[in-house]
Amino acid sequence: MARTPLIAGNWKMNLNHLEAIALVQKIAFSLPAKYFEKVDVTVLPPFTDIRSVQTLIEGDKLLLTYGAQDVSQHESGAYTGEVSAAMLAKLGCTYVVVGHSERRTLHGETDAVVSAKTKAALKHGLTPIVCIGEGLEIREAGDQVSYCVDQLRGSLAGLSADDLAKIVVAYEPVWAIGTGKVASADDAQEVCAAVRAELAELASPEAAASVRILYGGSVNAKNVGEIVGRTDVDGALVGGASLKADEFATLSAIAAGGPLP
Ligand SMILES: O=C(CO)COP(=O)(O)O
Repeated sequence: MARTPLIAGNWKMNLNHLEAIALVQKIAFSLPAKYFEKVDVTVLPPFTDIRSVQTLIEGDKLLLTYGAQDVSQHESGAYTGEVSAAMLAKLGCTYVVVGHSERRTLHGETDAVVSAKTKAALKHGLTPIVCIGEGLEIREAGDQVSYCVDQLRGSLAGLSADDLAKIVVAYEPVWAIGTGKVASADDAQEVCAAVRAELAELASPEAAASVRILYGGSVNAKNVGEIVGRTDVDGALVGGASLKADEFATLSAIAAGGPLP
């Protein structure tokens, strides 16, 4: 089954709402409509920017989508500081990142929390981008595949086969995030293929064939082509390079198969 590549820009805690508008305008200007037939491009700004990004994208009928970097596992109520899936859905979000390694390590999110967030997102029609990835010690011990498959199983515990068909998975080796150390295309393919095989077990071969599996970690316009060229790598979750309009537009165009804008 042909899978449309997905390029997702995780802005992390960068850019206020005015800067967000400027960046989305520049990306949209650099990527004419024809590219969007071959690649889905989404931006994942901080919560405070989402309303402004929505107004711009809907108002000008831009072909980008947008989403959030996190979501509460809870429906509503006394959860100070949290943002619910219903709120994000109401703002027209398409995607939400769950279980990013920065949330797992800095905020103590367990696989159980990630699976609860994944379910909350799906319940409200959002597409969760479920992140997994090993740290350096596990990579050096050569245990990345079994570690990532275990983390995937834990992060998707309790999801139905139908729900599993609706998710996106992002493989982000922690040692490659923000370090400039990009995994090789072979490294990315190895884990992404194992993820797809596991999804076939958990859901069905058809569901596994339709789910998009992204690579993330120091992706830029120079390395994206080789990485997304691999059979089981269907796009990229991009951090630093998603804050630069020209570079993000260029790497999206490369994922679309070109030509360069
Ligand atoms: O964490 C990432 C995306 O979610 C990757 O970040 P960098 O692209 O900055 O390495």
